[in-house]
Amino acid sequence: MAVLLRILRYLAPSKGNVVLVVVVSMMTSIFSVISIYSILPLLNAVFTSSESISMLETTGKQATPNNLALRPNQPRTPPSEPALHTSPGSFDFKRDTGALKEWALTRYQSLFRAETKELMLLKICLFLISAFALKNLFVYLNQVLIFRIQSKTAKKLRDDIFANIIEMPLGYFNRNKVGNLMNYVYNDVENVDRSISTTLVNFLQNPFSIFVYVAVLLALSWKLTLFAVGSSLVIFFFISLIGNGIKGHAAALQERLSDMNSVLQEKFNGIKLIKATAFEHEELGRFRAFTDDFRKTTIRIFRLRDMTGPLNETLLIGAIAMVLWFGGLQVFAGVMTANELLVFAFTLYSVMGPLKMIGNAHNSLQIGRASAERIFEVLDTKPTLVNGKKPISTFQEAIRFENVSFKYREEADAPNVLDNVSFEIKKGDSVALIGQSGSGKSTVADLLMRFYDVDSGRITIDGTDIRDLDYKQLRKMVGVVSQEVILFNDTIEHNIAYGMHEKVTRERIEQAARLANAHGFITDKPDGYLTLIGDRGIQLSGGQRQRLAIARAMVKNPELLIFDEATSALDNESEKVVQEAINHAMEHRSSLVIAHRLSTIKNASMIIVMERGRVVESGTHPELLAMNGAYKNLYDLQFSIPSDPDKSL
Ligand SMILES: Nc1ncnc2c1ncn2[C@@H]1O[C@H](COP(=O)(O)OP(=O)(O)OP(=O)(O)O)[C@@H](O)[C@H]1O
Repeated sequence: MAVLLRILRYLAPSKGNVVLVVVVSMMTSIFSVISIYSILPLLNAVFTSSESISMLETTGKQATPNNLALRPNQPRTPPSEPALHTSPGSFDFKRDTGALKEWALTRYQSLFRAETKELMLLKICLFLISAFALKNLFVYLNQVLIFRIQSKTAKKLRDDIFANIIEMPLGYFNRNKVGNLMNYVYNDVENVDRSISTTLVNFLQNPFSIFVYVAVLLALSWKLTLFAVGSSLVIFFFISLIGNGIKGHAAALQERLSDMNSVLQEKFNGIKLIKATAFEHEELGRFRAFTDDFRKTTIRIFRLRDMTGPLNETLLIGAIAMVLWFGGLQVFAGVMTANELLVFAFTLYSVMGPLKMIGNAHNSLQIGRASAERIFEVLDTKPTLVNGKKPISTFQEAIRFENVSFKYREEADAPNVLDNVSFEIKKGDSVALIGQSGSGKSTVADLLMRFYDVDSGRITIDGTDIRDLDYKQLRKMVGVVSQEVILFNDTIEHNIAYGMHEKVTRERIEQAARLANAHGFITDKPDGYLTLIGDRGIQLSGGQRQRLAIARAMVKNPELLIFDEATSALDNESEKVVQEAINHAMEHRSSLVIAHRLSTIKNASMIIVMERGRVVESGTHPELLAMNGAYKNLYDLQFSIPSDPDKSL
């Protein structure tokens, strides 16, 4: 229920349109009933023999829609008002409702009075066309209005989901599959969207139609109507049982769809590896196993869903047969006429359509509800990272890691990825982090960017804990170039300017590209800075991509530059060009360089050596060599020249 109320809140901005839908739905229902049902007695009247006409006139028998007859040359006298209260205070239900009915029907038939039967038939046919045309006009208006409401709600839901997800810290993306996140924005919203439209059509429009039909049924026989209502309640009970089953399967189906998104995305992104290893066949096999599983889930859900329609119809026809039996007995007993029973059965059949649609809407609502629950789970997830209030755009003294410990996993017995790490980057200094793979170097950079919060200790900038700073401003102050370059399918110019919040001039972009040794290769391209570089920059070489990443970092004119193994994926030739670019970029700037190759960091003001999350040594290149410890070991390992090491760097 709470989920439905929250969805209703999403409809609030469209409340004007919802009111219009209610009005238009009423009109649609009225014209549906008029266009189908009322024509019957009218046509009946035209083709009725004169005996039945005179019977109606002479016996004064209570008029019913199908024993009503029009006499073509009846005098045009206005119908008299219904004589409801013949004597004040004495209301006779049977007599007075009968009079009301007779009055209403007389007024209705007076619309079609004509000199001849032929003229009357023509009038009826014209009425039929107008009634259907009006009904369909309202149906169209309804669809237009509902689409407006539904698309507005879908847009708001999608915007809210994306806004919530994009603000989540990196840890959230580590835990959630990309396919799953995409599914929230796409399929789940689509399901909610669809159930909004079916709900509006079925729970606004159909109840009016049912109301009008039931009014006709009640006018014919309240006993038979009660009988029919009782049967309908039994049917709804069965439908709701099926609906609940569908809801459970619908949630499972969405999970499987998310998995499919993830699998597809992963495989297409890794297509080069699949091709290189000739693994197409194996991947196809895995995908087939997956689609088999997916198919089984869909079969389960559709088996239940498709059962609803035939089951409804069988139950409803059963109800009509019971009504015919019960009504037949009444006809035999002389309580009602055979004509009345036939009209009753026809009306009951007419009410079946809207009833069936409401049954189907219930199922679609359950699917929408399962998706809405998933969506609200995302919307209710609050970022664990609390933003600080203090502004920051520059620093004067130093960035310090003070006894920082951190681990990714939350389990108490999980080992620390960083253990009591302390060091500082003084303004203008270039600090290098080295150590074996997995020793925690990139984690240091991620904590400095406040992608994650430290578990203990603190990171300060000029003495202020970074948790007290506005992390968006902190990130603007830092330029990062990592081994994995993220480029978009856009122009070179836009890729370099990505991340700049204000408009960037071409001069500034070119200046950054020159600093990054990228201007030359960019201008060699036929479209220069306007060259489109393809998905993830596929049309560029590794070294060119890396230099664009450096240019992107430089265009920010950052206070601090972080290079996280920026050259490790490059061959010697490209590495030389990129290293030159890095050296350029680092001039007169504070920097943190994470490197595997010691040759690239020998001039650093401070080199920090890490091992299993701990700082084991720190100092300048000569100091560390003199220590003859971990750094010296790494150095010997890389250059294999134990004697006179300085010459080899
Ligand atoms: N997002 C993550 N979730 C869980 N564990 C992680 C995550 N990122 C890194 N780790 C783990 O933390 C440890 C340190 O990783 P980190 O990337 O900081 O090391 P590194 O020194 O930069 O390694 P490399 O030189 O290979 O890049 C490793 O054991 C790694 O498996």
